[in-house]
Amino acid sequence: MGESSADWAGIAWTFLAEVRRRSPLVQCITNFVSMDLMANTLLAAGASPAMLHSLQELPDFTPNADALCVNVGTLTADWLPAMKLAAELAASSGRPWVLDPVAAGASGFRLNACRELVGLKPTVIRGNGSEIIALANASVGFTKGVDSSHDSKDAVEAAKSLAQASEAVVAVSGAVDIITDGKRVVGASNGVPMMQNITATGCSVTALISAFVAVDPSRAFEATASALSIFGIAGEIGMEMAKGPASLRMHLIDSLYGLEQAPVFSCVKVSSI
Ligand SMILES: Nc1ncnc2c1ncn2[C@@H]1O[C@H](COP(=O)(O)OP(=O)(O)OP(=O)(O)O)[C@@H](O)[C@H]1O
Ligand SMILES: Cc1ncsc1CCO
Ligand SMILES: [Mg+2]
Repeated sequence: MGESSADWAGIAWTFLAEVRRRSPLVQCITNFVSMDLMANTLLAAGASPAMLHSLQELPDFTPNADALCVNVGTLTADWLPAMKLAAELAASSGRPWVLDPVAAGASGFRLNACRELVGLKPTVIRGNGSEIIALANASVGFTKGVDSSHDSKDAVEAAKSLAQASEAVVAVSGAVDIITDGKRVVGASNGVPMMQNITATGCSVTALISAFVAVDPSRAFEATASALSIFGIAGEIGMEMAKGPASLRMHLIDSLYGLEQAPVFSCVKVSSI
């Protein structure tokens, strides 16, 4: 018995409305490329971003954040201890945390770091097809870099096995975003292809997932599908005004900020797979 797209529209709207009402504090330890778009995505959705990553201040700060987003995009050995400590602090404080395993299969160092982070019990893992396949198979060389060379639908089994092994909700972005908790699998088909031509849209939707999970951690599966669908709808509405990737970036943020209930109810496309 799965929800219909109409049910999902109500769920997605409720999550967005709750984020706007409660403005959750989302700590982001993320790559240098994504910081600006990620923070602006969170602000446009009504959340409160904070890009703090100093090891020294995590014990004071992380337990008070409503959610944590960890992204390994520009990983160095110096940053990894802060990522791990923040994940531990979030988990021990009962806060949800979300992992973005950027380019997980690009090197052994990165893959091992991602596997260590998965061991710290993320609430949600969101990557593109190549990243989730590399992580699930623990294999280097499945990716050419930060962009995916796999269709998200090719990663359904990898996502399910990663969800079962990690006990996290796993999301694979792409033309159809796949969301699974290891048992249920849904696809969200909102968004436009040109979102791939803007760097850090994936990083930013992972941060949006963090904000959605923050307002109802007990429903991480629903929060994840909702955030992916809402971000995709903002892209669809933004695309009506865009001339290319640079103006889509601007219009996507504006559309997320101004998103009303009616387009959410008419545009959400989420269904069981
Ligand atoms: N072909 C497509 N059609 C519609 N939407 C898409 C398509 N490809 C990606 N998207 C959307 O674009 C966003 C980014 O997904 P993508 O898979 O490109 O992430 P990513 O590779 O991790 O990106 P980055 O590393 O640059 O942050 C998601 O919201 C996704 O749903
Ligand atoms: C381009 C790029 N390189 C490392 S992280 C990043 C942002 C998209 O993931
Ligand atoms: Mg990515």
